[in-house]
Amino acid sequence: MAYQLINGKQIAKEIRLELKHEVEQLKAEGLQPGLAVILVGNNPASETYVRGKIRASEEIGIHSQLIRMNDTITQEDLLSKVRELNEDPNIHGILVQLPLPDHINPDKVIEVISPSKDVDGFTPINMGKLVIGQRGLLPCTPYGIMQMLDRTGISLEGKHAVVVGRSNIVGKPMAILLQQANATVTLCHSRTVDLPHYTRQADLIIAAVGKLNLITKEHVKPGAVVIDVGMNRNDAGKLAGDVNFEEVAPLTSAITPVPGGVGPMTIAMLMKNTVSAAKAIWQR
Ligand SMILES: Nc1nc(=O)c2c([nH]1)NC[C@@H]1CN(c3ccc(C(=O)N[C@@H](CCC(=O)O)C(=O)O)cc3)C=[N+]21
Repeated sequence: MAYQLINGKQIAKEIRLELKHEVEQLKAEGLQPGLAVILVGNNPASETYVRGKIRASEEIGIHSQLIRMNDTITQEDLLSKVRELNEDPNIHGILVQLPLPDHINPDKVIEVISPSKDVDGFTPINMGKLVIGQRGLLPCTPYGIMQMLDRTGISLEGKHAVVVGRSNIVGKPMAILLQQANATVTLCHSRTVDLPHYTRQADLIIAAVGKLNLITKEHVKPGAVVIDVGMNRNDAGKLAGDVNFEEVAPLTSAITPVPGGVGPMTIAMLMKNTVSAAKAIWQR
């Protein structure tokens, strides 16, 4: 059976172009959205991701500021920097790149980010708003997946969605957004007994665990839609997802690749959130 390859890279490009036009208009009205990215230490993966975020900002016309801090910085100094950015009128979005060094508690750092500048959607206020269905800044990866499904014309109404992974940044918010879009949602995780039992019932599988080739053909019902959030390195050192693409893709009706799927959407939604934060209106 022929399956549809969901081109996240292309959809993200379209969204960035829409945002570029919007930013041109905002600039003409005297408002240039600004994003501050704090990078602590020099983790090579983080360096790559941060570069992608800065590049996207420049392309769209968002003012970006990369703040590098040594990995020996104290938690208090990092909190002070965040508080300073909270007060900076030229900065509308603040992102603290994760992971942070072990001596810094990420919860404490996220907590001090002003919810109105929380373009990751990670603060307790924005997470709480999401849960009770109020407008706020949404976490970029689940938001990007919703946009990708919407723009691909995949309906969620009455569908059974199985989310694999319960992280605060992907699995948990993903389950909430899908449920709000009228899907029936099952949330599986590392302690789930007999994962294939659940995923085989899914019309839509969201794999967000971080385990290479976790999802095989035994996990998938023919005709299902599969979204791969995994970012792993395979034996050849290449970027690969949680889904064994070769064997799963022919079973699906639609599937996202890694790279070129969810990753670029995450960055596009970070840009969208920054523009929304600058306008101080949050659309869902
Ligand atoms: N505060 C915070 N916010 C984040 O949003 C955040 C973070 N910390 N820490 C790390 C993760 C990871 N993440 C990615 C974003 C884009 C790609 C991406 O664009 N990937 C490309 C490939 C990039 C490559 O080739 O390496 C793709 O999938 O096609 C990947 C990973 C954001 N994260």
